[in-house]
Amino acid sequence: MCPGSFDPVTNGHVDVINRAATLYDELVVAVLVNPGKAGFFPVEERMELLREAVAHLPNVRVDSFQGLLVDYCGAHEIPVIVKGLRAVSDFEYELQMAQMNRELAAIETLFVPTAPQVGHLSSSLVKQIATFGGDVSRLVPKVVDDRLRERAARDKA
Ligand SMILES: O=C(O)c1ccc2[nH]nc(Br)c2c1
Repeated sequence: MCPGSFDPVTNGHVDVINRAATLYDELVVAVLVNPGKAGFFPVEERMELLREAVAHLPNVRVDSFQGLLVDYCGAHEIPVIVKGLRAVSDFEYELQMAQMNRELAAIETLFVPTAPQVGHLSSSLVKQIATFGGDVSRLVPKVVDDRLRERAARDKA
């Protein structure tokens, strides 16, 4: 599985998902539900945007989960977590999570180094740029760019 907030999905996420999808028969991209944090897009909308962004990948499905990642993996018989690494700064936290998930439930983590062209991307940065009217069309799937533009127009009205 490929977990994340995906609020919204970026081309960096799509890069990791594309590559992970070539390694496994099936890949679940799962949106983490954080009841304590509303997020920019509702979870259902994040999943809708993700489904559109990965529609070209027949062995990928989108889901959501709440609580421990290892519990979701256990319930769905998923043996591997795939995480993208954009920079050294991602590694410390991801290593800790990977070690904990292996200790908790023998779930292994595969790290995919993102392509350099998308290593600078993050959902939060994309949202900031879009909120201030910047062009993020080269940073996110078209469906996300369109939705961000609609949102900005609505918020301006
Ligand atoms: O967009 C983010 O916040 C975010 C975080 C962590 C990440 N690891 N790999 C990727 Br692509 C990635 C993206």
